[in-house]
Amino acid sequence: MTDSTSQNKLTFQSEQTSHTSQSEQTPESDPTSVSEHPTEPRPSAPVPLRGDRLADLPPGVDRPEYDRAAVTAGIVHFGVGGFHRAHQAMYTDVLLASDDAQVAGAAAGWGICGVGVMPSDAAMRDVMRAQDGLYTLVTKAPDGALHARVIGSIVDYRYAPDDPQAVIAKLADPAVRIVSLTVTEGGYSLNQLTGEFDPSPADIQADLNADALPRTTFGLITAGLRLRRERGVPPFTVLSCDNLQGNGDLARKAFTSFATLLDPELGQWMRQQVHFPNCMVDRITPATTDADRQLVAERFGIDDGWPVVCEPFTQWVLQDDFAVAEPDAPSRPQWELTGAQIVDDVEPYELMKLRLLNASHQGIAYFGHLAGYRLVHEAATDPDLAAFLLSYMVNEASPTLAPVPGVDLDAYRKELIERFGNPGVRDTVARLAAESSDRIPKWLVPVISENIAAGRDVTLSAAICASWARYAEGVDEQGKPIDVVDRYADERRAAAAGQLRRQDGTVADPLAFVRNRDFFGDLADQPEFTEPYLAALESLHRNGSKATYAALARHYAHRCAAPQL
Ligand SMILES: NC(=O)c1ccc[n+]([C@@H]2O[C@H](COP(=O)([O-])OP(=O)(O)OC[C@H]3O[C@@H](n4cnc5c(N)ncnc54)[C@H](O)[C@@H]3O)[C@@H](O)[C@H]2O)c1
Ligand SMILES: O=P(O)(O)OC[C@@H](O)[C@@H](O)[C@H](O)[C@H](O)CO
Repeated sequence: MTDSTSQNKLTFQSEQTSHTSQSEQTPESDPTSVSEHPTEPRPSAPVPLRGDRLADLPPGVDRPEYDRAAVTAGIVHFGVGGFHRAHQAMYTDVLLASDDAQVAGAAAGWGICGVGVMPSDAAMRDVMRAQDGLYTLVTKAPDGALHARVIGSIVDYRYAPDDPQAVIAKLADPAVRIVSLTVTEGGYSLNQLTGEFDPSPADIQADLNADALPRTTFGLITAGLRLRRERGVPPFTVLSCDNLQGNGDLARKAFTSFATLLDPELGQWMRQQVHFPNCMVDRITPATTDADRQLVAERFGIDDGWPVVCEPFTQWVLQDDFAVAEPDAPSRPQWELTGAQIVDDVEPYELMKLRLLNASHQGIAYFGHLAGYRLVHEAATDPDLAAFLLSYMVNEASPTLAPVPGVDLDAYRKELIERFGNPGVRDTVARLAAESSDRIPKWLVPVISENIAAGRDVTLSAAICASWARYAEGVDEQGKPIDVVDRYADERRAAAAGQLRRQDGTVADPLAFVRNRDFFGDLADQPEFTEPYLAALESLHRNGSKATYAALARHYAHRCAAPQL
């Protein structure tokens, strides 16, 4: 029943498989039902997750009851990983599943075509193909309640290295009106200090060679826009959903800079014509593990090669700045009907989230690992670390925030501590500690600089930087190696070596780690930063992680004149 060449059919399905329409669903499958606290493993073999087996899934699992074959791709998404599938694809799925026929009908033009460009994305291609783009999204509440929903909004997936021309053709399709991204903070190739686009990576250089077939997001998206321009098709909106302050503005910078290097006129056209809205995204989504696959099989009776697990909390705040292709045509899905907030100014929400949640995650990552924690909830429920994080949020992050419309910051901070402590999510400290060089400079260094400029204390933020410096030494408190995952790991480790005490008792340069201005700006020249930084680093070396954050937490609890480290 499917035909991969037809626009309104699912492109995953083989000729033999068929799609189950709403009328073919089992009558018991109540889309609102949830499976909470399931205790017994299911006796029968789990059902393979495919379009033609949706009706066979056990009751208690939400599943697409809409006609997926009628859903066309209006969105192309680069970087289909855990987060996109827990967040944006879920919001679109909720629209598609709406009881309101008008809402669901409008959403049918906003299905998602995923694109992978990295070698590791071949695995996602294989799973997407085998499962007709379907996957199970499991939310885990702090009290142990589980909820499973099979998501159907991803209706196509292209692994770019297989056929870059097909991806470009897709991008040039007038039906595609949004190209969204979750390609990580490093995926924009922007210099940490200057914010300028860095075209030096080899794959970007290759894409700047006009004769080569594009392989990066920059090359592919620019080629798609060029083709639209040549054909007189209005450009799509580029929607970054990465954890970057002003992610739309940064995407504009990166993509128009790339295009300008390729063709200045095209770059100019993009600057004038392409919309790059900012948005704040939030849902803690750890990497999928084999235990998650097993849980989905045993508790929900689904054989899913790549489910996603995450917390129940979700938030999406979008700037309403989407390209209008034609006067009466919708410029975006009606995500506001699913709980997303559409606002004029996203910045207060972004700053709140990045400086409270993501910067606190950095506070958990290095202190937590050095203290021996491997799971985030274990670290975050250590009372001293929780007190440290709350103190950082109250005393250092929050004073840098503008009022956030409709948000009680006190409640937001407390909720964060609870979210970090959710034992079901089983997020890993290793995930939070990866790619530190892309995170600390973007989430924490601005907090420090703004506080110093305003004459405020930065003791706890400086201590988080020190915990990164100690972690980057690559050896833990028991003398075991730390697997530092960071594209700048070698440079960071070499810098951290300068802070180590040598056999003769001297230290080459205690500030060696923070001298790199690409990461820390001029903080190494600012005593307001270096004094607490050096005190925390010294304490980490002498007393260890636990004693250091406990002393800092005590200091803030009692408001002493100086921390006793
Ligand atoms: N996981 C979360 O809790 C969470 C929450 C909010 C926002 N985010 C944002 O989403 C991003 C991705 O998170 P995830 O959990 O989905 O990670 P993931 O590892 O599951 O997926 C990342 C995807 O991005 C691709 N990618 C990485 N570098 C790329 C590059 N240079 N060019 C093109 N594609 C690239 C990968 O191949 C993969 O498909 C984060 O970096 C963050 O900005 C994540
Ligand atoms: O995904 P990253 O690399 O931006 O950062 C790691 C975590 O801090 C992040 O994924 C959070 O879990 C997320 O931002 C919560 O919404």
